[in-house]
Amino acid sequence: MRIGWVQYARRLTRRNVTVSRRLWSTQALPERTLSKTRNIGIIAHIDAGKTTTTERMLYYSGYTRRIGDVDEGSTVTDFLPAERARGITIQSAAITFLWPPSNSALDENYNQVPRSSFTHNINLIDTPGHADFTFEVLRSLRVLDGAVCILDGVAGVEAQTEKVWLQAGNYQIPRIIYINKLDRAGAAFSRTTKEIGVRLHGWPAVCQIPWWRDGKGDFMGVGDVVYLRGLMWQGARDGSQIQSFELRDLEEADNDFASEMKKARIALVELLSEHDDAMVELFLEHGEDHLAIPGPQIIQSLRKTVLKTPQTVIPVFAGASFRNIGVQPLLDAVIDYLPSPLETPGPEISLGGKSGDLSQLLMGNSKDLIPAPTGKGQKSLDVKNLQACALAFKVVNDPKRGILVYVRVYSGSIDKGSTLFNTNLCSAERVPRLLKMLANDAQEVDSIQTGQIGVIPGLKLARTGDTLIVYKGMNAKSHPPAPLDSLQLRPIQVPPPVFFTSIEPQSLSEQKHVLETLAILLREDPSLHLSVDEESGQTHLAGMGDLHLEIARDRLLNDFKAKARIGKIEIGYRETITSSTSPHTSQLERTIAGKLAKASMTASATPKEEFALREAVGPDDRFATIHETEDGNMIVIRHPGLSKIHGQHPAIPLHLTLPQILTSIHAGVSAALARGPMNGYPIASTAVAIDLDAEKHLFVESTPSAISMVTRNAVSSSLRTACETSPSALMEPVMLVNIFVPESSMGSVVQDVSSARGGHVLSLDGSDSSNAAAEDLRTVNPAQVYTPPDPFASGTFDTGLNDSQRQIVARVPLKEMVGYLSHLRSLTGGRGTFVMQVDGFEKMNELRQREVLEGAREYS
Ligand SMILES: Nc1nc2c(ncn2[C@@H]2O[C@H](COP(=O)(O)OP(=O)(O)OP(=O)(O)O)[C@@H](O)[C@H]2O)c(=O)[nH]1
Repeated sequence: MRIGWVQYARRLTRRNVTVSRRLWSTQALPERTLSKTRNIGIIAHIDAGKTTTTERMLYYSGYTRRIGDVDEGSTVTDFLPAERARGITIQSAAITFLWPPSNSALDENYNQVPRSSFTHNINLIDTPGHADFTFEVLRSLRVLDGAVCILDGVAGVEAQTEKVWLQAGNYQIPRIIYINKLDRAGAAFSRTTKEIGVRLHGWPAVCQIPWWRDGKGDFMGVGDVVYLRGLMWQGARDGSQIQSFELRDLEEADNDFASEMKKARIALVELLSEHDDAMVELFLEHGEDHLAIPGPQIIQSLRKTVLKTPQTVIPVFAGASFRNIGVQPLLDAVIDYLPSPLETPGPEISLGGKSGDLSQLLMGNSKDLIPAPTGKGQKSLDVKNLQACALAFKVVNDPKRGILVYVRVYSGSIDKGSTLFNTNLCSAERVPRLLKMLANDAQEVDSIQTGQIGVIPGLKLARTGDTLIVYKGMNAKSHPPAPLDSLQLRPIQVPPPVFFTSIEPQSLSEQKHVLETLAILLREDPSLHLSVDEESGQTHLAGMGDLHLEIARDRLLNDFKAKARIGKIEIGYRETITSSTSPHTSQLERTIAGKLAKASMTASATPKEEFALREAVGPDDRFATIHETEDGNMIVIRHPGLSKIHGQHPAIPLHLTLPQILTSIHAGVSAALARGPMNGYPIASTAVAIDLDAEKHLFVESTPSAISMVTRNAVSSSLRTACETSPSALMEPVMLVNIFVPESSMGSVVQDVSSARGGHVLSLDGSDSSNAAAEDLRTVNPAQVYTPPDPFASGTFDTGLNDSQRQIVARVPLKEMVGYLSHLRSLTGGRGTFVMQVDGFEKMNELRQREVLEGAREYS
């Protein structure tokens, strides 16, 4: 067969392609272990079948004896009662298992299928699909080296999948796709594959085709396009028996299926040859016969293309996990196509407000990140003393084992007994024990090495998202030198919470338990926020969505059995100042717990849009510390004469350090910003400047809590003064909404969004030319994507979006989006879906402000 690119191929000079072969015997042990490690995640839209697939993975790898069922609530990964009751995944759980298992654990027939003969360590993180838990997904994505994206073969590519796919792409995570639920009526492998091309912006490489009984009966197996075999699940109901058929046998038994597999192989080789020159050479070497190229070489080429950044080729697999079809080859694909920690780029870090990457720092190329010492007697920093660097990506309260902190180690090794410095909390704690989670069982280990995921039980402080480092010679009381003490791994921006509820213990005796429980919830999930309204004495819990808070409420009342009254879930409005203040100094001199506490602080406040950061900070940024909060506030602490970078300063009382003082000031400012002076809503879009003069403001009686109290008073006074000069304004959360609707309902949905809901339509079908990110995405012509025919599918694939689906992007106030899904469903005959995220807060006009305030009064 002559194909377009052959001519081009012939022109290529034949190179001696040397396959880099690693000599296992000479390799360092950790590297050998690392090359056989996969840190992967499963991502998808809600209900696509992530948990069902994970349960099968655990079963086939021999870690569970029976298959857990989401519908019966007996799964391993959804272990929270709230998850089991709702049948959805809320917390991501990380589990480790080995694949392939020892030969005896696999069916004899399936064992004939070639695969990696080395057992790999798979650390699998199951992520939730609901939009309210986007931060669970984001946090999990940070520690993944690769991901399996599961699609529902009936629903195709759904809105949430698109969102998470894009986020994974931003983190440069290679991905493969598994089209699940092919046993369901209406399943359409072909349509879904074309949607992958159009909506996920990559070329689908069909590695398996579905195998239907007699071409259009039950879904019974898959055609393995790489090794040219038919795999049929039969016999045992648990899917452990797989019959493997060679192509020549298939030609006799099911010739139509055999011919389709050959077409699929031709398409796969052609696709690879467009992205990998080595495949062109292989094709020529094998007499221009697509079928003659050996499977391992196809895998090698496909792996190479999958690991390229940006990823343009997406391997696609087929199955029906619930029917126990397709999971074992998917696990083989995880090993074949997804990278080991050795093959992924070093993680992004931020250090003293600058960004770079960890390997750059560790290799000593850190001039951009660490300024050279300037003062006398100051030593340059030795990064070799940084013995380990890890990310706490998940904190879980395990009913049996207590608080477990899941960590991914990025460099060095965390050993039992070592002291960890938490750079987010500026505090140290000892590692009492270390565990490796094997399915839902734990195994004690002495260390967790680079590239591995493990668990630290018994930590008192670490929260989800914190960076933990081990610095040579450090103990629980000492501090690593600046700026290493500020090192942050893959920092993520958590958007502001937009819903809140009030929580009140039922009695005074319950208060301690309620507060302890809330503290655990906050350690587990930092996208929950807690604040205490000083005036009403009420505790407010704020979160990303109503489901987010509902789940927190369930956990508090049902899992932790806390006795508390919980208010209704409300929208979190904000208030902002409209005029600036001149610096105001507050003083504190009070006996606290029998001891004199004394401190002063100077603060001023300015509307953010009028604030000039450069002028405020001055020419030398070592003498200022800047924080931007998720509510769009800016906190600038000026500390002239006190450099952040090196050593202790004579003007600072000996019992304090500059980092401690800055942390206390920050806590004081945050407390003041949590409650605006006019209506009690948190402050947004405001710049607060603090002037710290160590000689005037600090005394031997200045404790961290005194510093934070006096800062809070100074900021609150400034905010009050600003509101007395000109009244503050209310702000409401505005969402960026992506709505997918059938063509026929487009008009009514646009009309509803823009008039009834006061929204602003930004684009239709991604036509917004101002969106640079969208322009970057490749466009794939679905007509050029190979897919096998869909025996049951109705309709045609024309616009590239499922059944003439159209996309509307709009900005809409959150208040108008409450309960939107059921309204959208009624406008679209049940076919519309949407995803949304906070786009910011906007000042409201007077009429809207009045409505909100009246609504709030009715409630209170
Ligand atoms: N027919 C069929 N149903 C399936 C298949 N896989 C999963 N399901 C069903 O789909 C529903 C959702 O499955 P889950 O595994 O909970 O999906 P999930 O993606 O983990 O869902 P979240 O945790 O809520 O994000 C359950 O009722 C499953 O039994 C499949 O292959 N075929």
